[in-house]
Amino acid sequence: MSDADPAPASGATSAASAAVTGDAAGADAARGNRGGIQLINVTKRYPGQSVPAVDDVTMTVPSGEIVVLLGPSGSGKTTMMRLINRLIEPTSGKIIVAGQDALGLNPVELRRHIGYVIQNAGLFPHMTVATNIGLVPQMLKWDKDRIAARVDELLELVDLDPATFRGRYPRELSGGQQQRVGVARALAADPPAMLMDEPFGAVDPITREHLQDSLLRLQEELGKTIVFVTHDIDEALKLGDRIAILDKGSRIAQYATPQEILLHPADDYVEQFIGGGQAMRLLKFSRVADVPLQQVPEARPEDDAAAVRDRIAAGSTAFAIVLDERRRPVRWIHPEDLDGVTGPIGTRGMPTATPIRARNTLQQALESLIQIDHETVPVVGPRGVYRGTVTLATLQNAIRDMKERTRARRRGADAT
Ligand SMILES: Nc1ncnc2c1ncn2[C@@H]1O[C@H](COP(=O)(O)OP(=O)(O)OP(=O)(O)O)[C@@H](O)[C@H]1O
Repeated sequence: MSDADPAPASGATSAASAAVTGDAAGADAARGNRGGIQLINVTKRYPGQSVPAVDDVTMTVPSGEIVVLLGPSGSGKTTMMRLINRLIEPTSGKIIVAGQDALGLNPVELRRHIGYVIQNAGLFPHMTVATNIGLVPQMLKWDKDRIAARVDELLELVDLDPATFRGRYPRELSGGQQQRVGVARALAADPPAMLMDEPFGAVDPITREHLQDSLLRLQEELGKTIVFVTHDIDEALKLGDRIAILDKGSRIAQYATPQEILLHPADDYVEQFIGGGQAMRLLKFSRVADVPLQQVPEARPEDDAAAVRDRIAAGSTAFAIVLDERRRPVRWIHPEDLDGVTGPIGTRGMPTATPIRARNTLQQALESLIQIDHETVPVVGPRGVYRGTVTLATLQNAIRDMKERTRARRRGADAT
């Protein structure tokens, strides 16, 4: 396995494992060859420069994933993007986009394969939002009605009201709105791949969070192959299915999942780059849905007190959770709440804290646990339906498990 081959994610499919063993062509074929990107021994030496900006880089961006290039200024991130997009030519090496040699594609065809989003959106100031978004479809000679319909569809996709925004000029938009239009423009011809070069670098932190969330939501729907450049480790951890940490000349110091990078930095350079606070970052970037939940005995208000007491005695916790008719958590109930009670338990017990959602992060679960006066918080899925509970021990175990899993994976990888 070369440096640039991503480490396997847990539950990796055979296609993904083909990608990690460097058999990228096999992986792309297995995924229907929609839009993976491969760089093979790519070098770029700018005229008059003694050292290459990109030095013999080989890496595979698997189809349908977000790969983040994370590295200090001058490490060649933008050069890699411009190479993939053929804005510049490599000095040597090969670049494959969606199974085709990028160097053999003409620029119009390449734009159909790859959308490009840059910092400050790069919108043309003298064109309306609609004209900016319609540029590539126009290049592809779509008819007017089709372009207009596509523009409206894309504005809706990026959460901008078409009637309000299609006729505006870029100067009449906020920074965040400009970025959304930039993303819409890149998606215009529905390219399988998208390059995003520090797209959210110039907006305030709150807008940035919103744009990141929107990108993840979009990606859930669209499943593009995305190469995303950033300087920001937290942005990389949040967005990346895999992260490539680059050093000078685009040397790939580590190419792995966010968890793997946090738990097992490949070398001192990576460790220094990600800084401290790994455990907190793991909590911040892992979801409640990804950890085993603690199950507690369940009860319904109409259940008999004696039966509930028996269930608690047989369970591993000193209490049960009372659920309503739609299985939404309502109360905790302890045996002492049932002293002397016969018949249905009714409204006995104490209300649970506001449940956390399975899609919340472990950090949000921790915040909730710190604030409530019960050691357990219920977890719910869609429509508030109860799924299990989280305690501090759940979080500790989750981190320990992640460490063990990545250690075992490493041992497995080392053995092959
Ligand atoms: N057109 C150019 N001519 C000569 N050298 C260049 C050119 N563009 C970039 N370089 C050099 O190539 C190296 C990599 O630059 P590049 O812009 O790819 O880095 P980067 O990682 O994107 O940096 P940043 O994070 O600051 O945008 C740098 O040393 C830069 O000075």
